[in-house]
Amino acid sequence: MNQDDMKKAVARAALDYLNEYDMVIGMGTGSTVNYFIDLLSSVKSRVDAVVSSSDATTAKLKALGFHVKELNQTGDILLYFDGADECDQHNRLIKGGGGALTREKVVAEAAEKFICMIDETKRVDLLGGFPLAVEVIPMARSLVARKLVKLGGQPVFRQGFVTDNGGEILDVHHLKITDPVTLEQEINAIPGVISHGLFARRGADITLIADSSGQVKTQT
Ligand SMILES: O=C(CO)[C@H](O)[C@H](O)COP(=O)(O)O
Repeated sequence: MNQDDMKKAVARAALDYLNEYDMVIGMGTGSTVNYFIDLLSSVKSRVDAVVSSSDATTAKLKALGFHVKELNQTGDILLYFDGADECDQHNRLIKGGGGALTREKVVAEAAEKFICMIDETKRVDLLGGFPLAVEVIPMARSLVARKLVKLGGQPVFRQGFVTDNGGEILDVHHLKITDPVTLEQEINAIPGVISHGLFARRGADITLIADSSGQVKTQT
């Protein structure tokens, strides 16, 4: 089974968590989420409305006839579904490969349960193999980059990419993330940082992990 098939398998398994009708749910961004949204069409009556984490996800949801609501309209939500770029044994994550990390973090924070969908290639012992995306306001980019170097990383400007919030992204390579909660706070404290893709304080509650035989394990 290739990686796309594993993404489809884990998206299928995540559907089991939609076990009520008329739920308001949150939705992440990325190819795994896109497979999940396609499958969600078959159980539409279980979904009253969706809070989206990106313009791309909103467009896909609307094209399939889902009701998309602003988080300001809904208050807290029951479930948040999203993929990730890396996940450790404590369900702490690196996200942001697609650049939607800030809104993803906001919607995840509003959810009672964050259900993360990954394939086995993304399950790691130590976070940081995948570059950490840091979203910055454009005028602060160089300042933030220098601070990230002091934290031991090698930031690379994601040229030509602008986030849905008008921010820019620095992809930080070679971080040794031995203490994810502390590093999350340290990066949050740099002036000019909007948000970043380390989800440590609020990681996933449940991670579903598909392997190459199509089996899906649950990590809590
Ligand atoms: O964090 C994300 C987007 O900002 C995605 O969840 C992450 O990049 C995984 O994407 P995919 O499901 O396409 O592998």
